[in-house]
Formats: sequence, structure tokens, C-alpha cells
Amino acid sequence: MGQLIKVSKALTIAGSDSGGGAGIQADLKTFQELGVYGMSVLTAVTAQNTTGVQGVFPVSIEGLEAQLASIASDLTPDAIKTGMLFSGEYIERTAYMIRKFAWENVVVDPVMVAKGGATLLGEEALHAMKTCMLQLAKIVTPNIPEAEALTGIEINSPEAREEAARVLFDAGADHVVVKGGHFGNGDFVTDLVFNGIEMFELIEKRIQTKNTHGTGCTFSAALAAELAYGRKPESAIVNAKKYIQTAIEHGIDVGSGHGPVNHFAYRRIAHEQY
Ligand SMILES: Nc1ncnc2c1ncn2[C@@H]1O[C@H](COP(=O)(O)OP(=O)(O)O)[C@@H](O)[C@H]1O
Ligand SMILES: Cc1ncc(COP(=O)(O)OP(=O)(O)O)c(N)n1
Repeated sequence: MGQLIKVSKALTIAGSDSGGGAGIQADLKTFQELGVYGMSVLTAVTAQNTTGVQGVFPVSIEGLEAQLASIASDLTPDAIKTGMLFSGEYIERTAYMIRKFAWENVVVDPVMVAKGGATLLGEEALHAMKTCMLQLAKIVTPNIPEAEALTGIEINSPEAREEAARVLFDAGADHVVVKGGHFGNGDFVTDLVFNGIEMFELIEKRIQTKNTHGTGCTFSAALAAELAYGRKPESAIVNAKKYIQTAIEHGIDVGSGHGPVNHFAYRRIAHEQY
């Protein structure tokens, strides 16, 4: 007789990237690589590749709710990440259902714009993000433009980034990570973490590469996987950072534009295959 193994379960609520580098695809690859059972609720389908986003096609609100209800009736997630939520209405419905099902360990990646410049969240959705989603976040992970949009603070100095982190914490997020991929272009990349008590930076070598498609999705999915295991947010943040750094460092040659990160690098390194 086969043996059944208990596993941690993580859910991504996000958009599909047909090119496989970001969105749901990046999230599920990351969950799998980190040994967590992955589930997905789609908000929208994007026609996308490494050169950009060619189209965005939302799933209906009924479709969104039906997927969430199916998960809730059978497969309680140990952690969740939200990515591209498409519009204010989708954010409100998603937040309502997360509350209704009392799901915990929510990582909110407030995806707004793809690196190529395509809009993935309407401007009208900012209000819903600030009033419905931030309060659910065990960890919120804005990049610099997202932190600026959410706080109204122009982030042109380390002090301004700290102020933005405080504003996001005061808005209801338990832990704030303001990512540093878009912050300067020196030899190092620094992510700022604030948990309401301590403010600290995670500093890593900046990898000179154009293959950074899906970095934000992958990082937040790794955070959700870590929380699903029951890790404390601070440990989850440190471990997820190692995962994304390794994935960028061992980039893969796929597509002619901004290629994806290497989701299997972390596992291969662990098994001394690089
Ligand atoms: N060139 C790079 N070298 C090393 N780490 C990077 C690089 N670009 C982004 N990162 C890291 O990847 C994660 C995602 O960051 P960022 O690119 O700012 O987010 P997004 O993809 O949402 O725009 C962060 O931990 C950031 O520090
Ligand atoms: C479907 C979908 N969701 C999110 C993104 C944004 O991905 P992110 O990791 O924040 O960064 P880039 O891929 O834009 O580099 C996306 N592109 N598609």
C-alpha cells in the first residue's frame, strides 16, 4: 500500500503568464522547488513572453469566487500569496473571501506594473489595495514604484524608503519588505524590512543581468512557501531572499527579452549540481 505524506499547502491568487516566468507559473514552480504543495486561483490570463505583455484577459468575478470556494471547501491553505489582482473589484472580492474563510499567513505582493511597463492593476484599484488588502498581510512586498503609489511618498533616499515602510505598517501590514531591485544600480541590492519594532536591511550582491523577469513573483511565492512550513516571518524573509538570489545568479537563457529567473537553481545547488 502506498504511503501518504503530510505536506504543507500554499495557494497563489494571481494572473497567468503564458511565458512561464512570472505570475501563477513562477509561483507554482517556486512552491514545488521548496517542497510545498501548490494551488492556484487565477484572476486573469495574460498573453506574455520575455519581450512584454501582449494582452490581458480577466477571469469573471464568478470564476474567481468559484475557484476560491472550491479551495475552501476541501484544501485549507497553510499560506497564501496574492499577485496580480487585476482591479479594485477583484481585490475587494478576494479580501472578502480570505476573511470569510479565516485564511492566515497572507503574503501580499501588490503587483501593479510589469517590468516592460504594461499595467497589471488599474489606478482605481489603489484604494482597494490600501483599504482591504494591506490589513490582511502578514508580509507585504512592494517594489519601489509600488511603495510610492501606495504611500504617496517619493522614494529618492534611504530615509524616504524607511518612511514608506512605516506608512505601510501603520496601514495594517504586519511586516513590510520594500524591495530594492529598482533602488539605485550599485554593486549591492538592499531590501528594507520593517516589523513595527525593528528596521533592517537585507544586502546582497546585485547581479548584472537583464534576466529579471518574475523576480517579485518568485520572491513572494518563496515567502508564502516558508510561511506554509510554519516559519516566522523574519526567517521566511531571510530564506526567501536566498532563494531569489540564487535564482537570479544562475539565470537561464530563454527568450529574446528579459528572461526568467532559474527556479530550480536553489535545489540544484543544494544537491551540488552546479
Ligand atoms: N539584479 C538583481 N540582483 C540581485 N537581486 C535582485 C536584482 N533585481 C532584483 N533583485 C531582488 O529580487 C527581489 C525582487 O525585487 P524587485 O525587482 O525590486 O521586485 P519586482 O520584480 O516586483 O519589481 C528582491 O529581493 C530584490 O532585491
Ligand atoms: C501575470 C503576471 N503577474 C505579475 C507580473 C509581474 O511580475 P514581477 O515578478 O513583479 O516582475 P516582472 O515580471 O514584471 O519583471 C507579471 N509580469 N505577470
